[in-house]
Amino acid sequence: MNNGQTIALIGAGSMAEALIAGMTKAFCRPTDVIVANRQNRARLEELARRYGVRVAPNAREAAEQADIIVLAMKPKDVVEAMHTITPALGATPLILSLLAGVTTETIERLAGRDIPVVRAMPNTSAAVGLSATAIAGGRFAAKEHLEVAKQLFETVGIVAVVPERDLHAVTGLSGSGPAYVYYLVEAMERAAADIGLEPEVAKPLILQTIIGAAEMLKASDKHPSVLRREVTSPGGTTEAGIGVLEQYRFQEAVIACIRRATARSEELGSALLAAIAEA
Ligand SMILES: NC(=O)C1=CN([C@@H]2O[C@H](COP(=O)(O)OP(=O)(O)OC[C@H]3O[C@@H](n4cnc5c(N)ncnc54)[C@H](O)[C@@H]3O)[C@@H](O)[C@H]2O)C=CC1
Ligand SMILES: O=C(O)[C@@H]1CCC=N1
Repeated sequence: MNNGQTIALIGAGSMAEALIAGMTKAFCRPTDVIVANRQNRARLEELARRYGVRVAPNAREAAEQADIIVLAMKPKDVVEAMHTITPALGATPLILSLLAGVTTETIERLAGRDIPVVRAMPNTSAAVGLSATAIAGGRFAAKEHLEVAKQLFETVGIVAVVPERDLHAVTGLSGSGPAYVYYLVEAMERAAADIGLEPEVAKPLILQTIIGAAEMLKASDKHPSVLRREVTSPGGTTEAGIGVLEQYRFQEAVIACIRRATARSEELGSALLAAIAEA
């Protein structure tokens, strides 16, 4: 448990909420958390009601009370946010950035001083304690800063410490990853309707299939292709179904998807640097 340090979340969107839901259960007390956003007061009140966190009228007031500042706005909004909070930063805050593609060096530059920054890429499964998070420290982040970040994210799932250059790939793989699984489930639900199953019958069957397969992957030391073959009887239904996925080049599509998401992370970082250089 965190020792009473104040954590300010700048940004109150879906990732901020997932983090609040997880960390107020195990990392800190709800009242140690203070949240600000740009203008949606109703959203802040909703988070206060739901989790018991405190809310601030603006980012600056949240930041000036904080030991740990979590940047949880979209990458395009970070320049304005840093401009607002930088004058209010205390002597030794730790900045924890969740921003896809944005390097610790960019955040240090926006802060205009040698400040400890840890860049993290969690995913929204943090809300149920099952995030897959990777973290990397910036130039001024000491071991203890990485340790605090690790402890925080361990309360919402598993944590890998990686070299910062790997965070684009992590973003394309596990940061965006839950969306790929949801997309698959959407397709399974559409297929179920198509083949004549009622949603109330199909939904729990789909969900249990996903959970069961995930648990099998976790519990077994077999390669996924071996587990797949165990389902696939020669001349049976699975073989027929997978044959269609192969025709549609399913695996190539997934690989291209993750490569594109990774490249997009790099683009987000470069676009921000270009915008800063122009300003
Ligand atoms: N949604 C996800 O699955 C994940 C998102 N991320 C990263 O987390 C960040 C937030 O993503 P989402 O929660 O999806 O975005 P979102 O659009 O749901 O929320 C963004 C929040 O930032 C606030 N904001 C914007 N400008 C601000 C400013 N100047 N001062 C204070 N607050 C400001 C908005 O009011 C809003 O509350 C992004 O940088 C994203 O790359 C990282 C991992 C996963
Ligand atoms: O889509 C995005 O840019 C963010 C980063 C990873 C998940 N959501």
